[in-house]
Amino acid sequence: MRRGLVELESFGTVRVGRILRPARRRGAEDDHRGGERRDLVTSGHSCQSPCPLDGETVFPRPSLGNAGARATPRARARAPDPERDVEKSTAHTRDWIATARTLSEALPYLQRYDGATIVIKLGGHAMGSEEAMADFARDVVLMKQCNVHPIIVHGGGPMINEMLRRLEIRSEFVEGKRVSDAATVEVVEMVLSGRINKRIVQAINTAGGKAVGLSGKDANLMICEKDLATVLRDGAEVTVDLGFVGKPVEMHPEVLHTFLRSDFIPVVAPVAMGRDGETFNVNGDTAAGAIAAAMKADRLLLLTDVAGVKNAEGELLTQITPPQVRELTEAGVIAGGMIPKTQTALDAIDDGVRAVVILDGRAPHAVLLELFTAHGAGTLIRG
Ligand SMILES: Nc1ncnc2c1ncn2[C@@H]1O[C@H](COP(=O)(O)OP(=O)(O)O)[C@@H](O)[C@H]1O
Ligand SMILES: CC(=O)N[C@@H](CCC(=O)OP(=O)(O)O)C(=O)O
Repeated sequence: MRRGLVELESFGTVRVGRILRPARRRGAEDDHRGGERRDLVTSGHSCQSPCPLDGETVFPRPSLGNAGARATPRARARAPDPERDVEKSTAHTRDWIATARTLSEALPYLQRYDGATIVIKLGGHAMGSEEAMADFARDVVLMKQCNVHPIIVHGGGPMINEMLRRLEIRSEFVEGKRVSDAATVEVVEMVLSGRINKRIVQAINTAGGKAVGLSGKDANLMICEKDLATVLRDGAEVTVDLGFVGKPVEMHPEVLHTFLRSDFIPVVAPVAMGRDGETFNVNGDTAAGAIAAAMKADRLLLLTDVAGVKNAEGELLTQITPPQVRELTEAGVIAGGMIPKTQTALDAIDDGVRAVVILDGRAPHAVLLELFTAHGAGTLIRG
């Protein structure tokens, strides 16, 4: 961490943790008023001693308008308006009180999940912009900071599609799983273990966490056998060979336990080995379920691009039971990519995971909303 001394014209010399921009007089004054400028926070804040911020890293606060600092010449010429300033300042105070209240209300949830293992599956469709990824990473780091242990398992279907298209390799899905020949599985491993895994690791590390990327192959975490799909064709059940698509049959989660005992946040790509050394493409939901079961996770969160499981009318079902899942699947209401998710949920619950939630990973702070607020999000499935 770089420390420095900054000379502020109006307040003399103060110690700051990180110099974010050259300090300007206006900024220092505004900050002191609880007002506009937030990009440099000095240790001249209002904590009573002993204060954790003294001599420590000083974080930038979000800008709340910054009207003074960026005023146009016309606005600068505007006559002072004390009433407007008071109104603005009161609104800011209300914002901060709301933030403090939210933190305070999180206490019972932080207590409930203290020391808990939470497996989070980040689907390819839920990976949005760099900004959304940064938000997700920050939430994950926050969890770890609060002694809630995340294990990230990711997908990347759309990114695999794109790479296969560029390489002119055709691809099809059966029951939500990609039929994978040898060429396809090679691309899948490159995209998942290479590009996507490292993107997530980098985002978490940038947010201040210590993420470690691995796949199902590392430390033999997940040993697979060939997966087969059973589909209905012309009223008869037909078994379909999916190629190198794996179903986890043997788990060795010691490596994850080691990470969880430390500061590390594991990020797992759903690629695994078979007993004969072959490489298998594992559906991300299936991999996340197997890991959640092996870790006896308290929660499995499946982040996708819809609000949750919907009924035939397209309405969100906030809570469903395993028999309802089976009914909806038989009726064809649960289809495509939702099948591996709900199937994973049922298997994970059978294997001792306490509850599974399917939720929209594109919604801001979806994970925090689900875990640490009364609001909850998505569809909760439990036995
Ligand atoms: N009953 C249902 N409720 C919600 N989504 C459904 C349902 N049936 C099928 N789906 C589809 O499942 C998709 C999610 O699966 P998928 O595309 O594989 O997501 P991800 O890439 O996040 O794993 C949704 O976008 C939706 O189109
Ligand atoms: C066998 C199988 O279907 N594997 C998936 C693995 C990635 C994945 O699951 O990605 P999403 O979570 O984004 O769907 C695939 O090849 O697309």
